[in-house]
Amino acid sequence: MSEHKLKTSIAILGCGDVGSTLAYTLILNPICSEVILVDPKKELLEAQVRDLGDATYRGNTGAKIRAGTHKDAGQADVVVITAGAKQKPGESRISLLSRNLRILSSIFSAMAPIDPDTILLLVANPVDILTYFARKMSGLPESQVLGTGTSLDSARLRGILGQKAGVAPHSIMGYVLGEHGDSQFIAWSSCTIGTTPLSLALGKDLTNEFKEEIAEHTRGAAAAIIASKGCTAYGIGNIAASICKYILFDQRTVRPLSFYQPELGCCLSMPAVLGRKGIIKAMPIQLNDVEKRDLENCARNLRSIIEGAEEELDAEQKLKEAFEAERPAVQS
Ligand SMILES: NC(=O)C1=CN([C@@H]2O[C@H](COP(=O)(O)OP(=O)(O)OC[C@H]3O[C@@H](n4cnc5c(N)ncnc54)[C@H](O)[C@@H]3O)[C@@H](O)[C@H]2O)C=CC1
Ligand SMILES: CC(=O)C(=O)O
Repeated sequence: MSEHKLKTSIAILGCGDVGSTLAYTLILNPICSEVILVDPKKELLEAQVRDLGDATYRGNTGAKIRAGTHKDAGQADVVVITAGAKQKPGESRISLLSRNLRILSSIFSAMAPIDPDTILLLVANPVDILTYFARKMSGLPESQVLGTGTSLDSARLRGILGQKAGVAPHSIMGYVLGEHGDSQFIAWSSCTIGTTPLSLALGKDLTNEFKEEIAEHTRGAAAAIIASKGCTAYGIGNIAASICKYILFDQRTVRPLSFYQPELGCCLSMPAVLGRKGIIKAMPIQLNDVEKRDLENCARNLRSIIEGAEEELDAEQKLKEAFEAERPAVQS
């Protein structure tokens, strides 16, 4: 076996709040031989690598950390994309789209050629739209391009429902689905505590007001945290690290993840089996009529954003081509 095959590597693009927290989580719970950090801010990159490196010297963590280039990242087993602008207090995820789409496009130019077996994990926002474009820009098979999607929202749902029901969060089985954003919805009809349907476990406490309160808490969690500390990092750091583990260990774990939904024409979160080749398969979920309508609304909303972004990209491409065509005349 070649040396390349003996090593497993995770590249993290962007070493700001989210990228560095993910790197720290991967060092404390090592699942690969090497973590590669990439960021155009050279001083920040060097400082993060030194600081994170210090966390590896006390015990034998088994994971090394180093700075790398986009080209190096393109050869990693898993590439996690945290590169991009983040929301300011009061700003929506969608408002980041133009800026982060440009960054995404430059990342793929810089990483090429990407190893055909690499799995891409999108974290930067708006994550569902960026996952859709990453799938197109990377040229990788659909199953190898996924976004963290509503896995963080679903963790938040387990947290608040666990608190309300007086049980451990991990005993709550339930998903937030759709957009990692304002049009997300909770698949209430399939929520259980252990194997007990929520309606049986909570009885008359499961009112519409209760459901609305929980949905608002889950939908508004990021904005509330960002309003006070300017970013969210620990939750997503842990979620992204666990997704990397499910992939590298071929764990076949079921999670709500953002991936391409051919019948809806966009990427959004639905349950999927995750393994070494990425999305192994979609896991069907029974939705009631209200949830089906919520899913359709969510997909319609995402498709219209994608169409707007495609028009913007086309216009930019045409402008670039016109500029290139004019260039010899300008130079002469
Ligand atoms: N999907 C989710 O659940 C979550 C997503 N996020 C998103 O993650 C993204 C990153 O957030 P933070 O780390 O807090 O932002 P940050 O501003 O702290 O870090 C972003 C880093 O990306 C770097 N970067 C820019 N262009 C790059 C390129 N071409 N290649 C490599 N690196 C590049 C920047 O230099 C910066 O260091 C944001 O879009 C944020 O909204 C944050 C939390 C949860
Ligand atoms: C920032 C973000 O997307 C989150 O914490 O959910």
